[in-house]
Amino acid sequence: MSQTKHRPQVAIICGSGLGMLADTLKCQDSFAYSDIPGFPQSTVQGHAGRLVFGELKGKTCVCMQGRFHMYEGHSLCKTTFPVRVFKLLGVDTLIVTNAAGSLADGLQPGDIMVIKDHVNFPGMGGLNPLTGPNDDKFGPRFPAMSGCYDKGLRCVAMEVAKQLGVANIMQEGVYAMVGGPNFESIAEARLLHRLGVDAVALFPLMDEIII
Ligand SMILES: O=P(O)(O)O[C@@H]1C[C@H](O)[C@@H](CO)O1
Ligand code: HPA
Repeated sequence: MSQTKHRPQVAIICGSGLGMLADTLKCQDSFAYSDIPGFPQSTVQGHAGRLVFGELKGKTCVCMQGRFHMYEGHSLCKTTFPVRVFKLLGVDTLIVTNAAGSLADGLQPGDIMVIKDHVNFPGMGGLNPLTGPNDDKFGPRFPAMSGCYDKGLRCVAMEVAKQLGVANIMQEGVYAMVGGPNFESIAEARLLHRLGVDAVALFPLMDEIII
């Protein structure tokens, strides 16, 4: 942290095709993941692999231009390592974005879903970034997931969507994570839909479990 004066309050993880958000930060300090000790390398198209510090609408932020997925061969310890770093830097708000597949009738390509809850299939099978000795710096041994997606921030997101005139393409929903890298079969998509899942993606949501 000697190479940037920024001390972020907000961390934003930019998923596939969303990395351009980081380019809008003012007074940027940008670092390649390859130059950051402990950071894996992004191998997925659309994931630039840069950590960008700067100001966004008056807030000091740090943006990940690209993330790490277990399907790339990274351990969950590695994929969630940046979130632990953000926590130690004093970040108190994490915004996670990623591409996903829609299972809900009203959720069309290009729409935005604000996650209100998740189904962590890999986690239910024991694949969890919190496995192993608990480090109390990051939270309790048995963290509740009931408050994982802050209601206040969700309300802000929906309100801003109204102000920007894009409320018609935004809705809340339940998200499921699967392992990938293959997409779901038709039968799997039908099963997830029957279970009340609105969108599905390949693994990204382990970050919320950490912070
Ligand atoms: O993290 P991103 O936005 O890439 O998440 C999903 C999962 C895969 O990486 C990709 C598949 O299209 O999008
Ligand atoms: N399924 C799973 N993950 C995805 C999809 C999908 O259809 N689209 C983007 N990520």
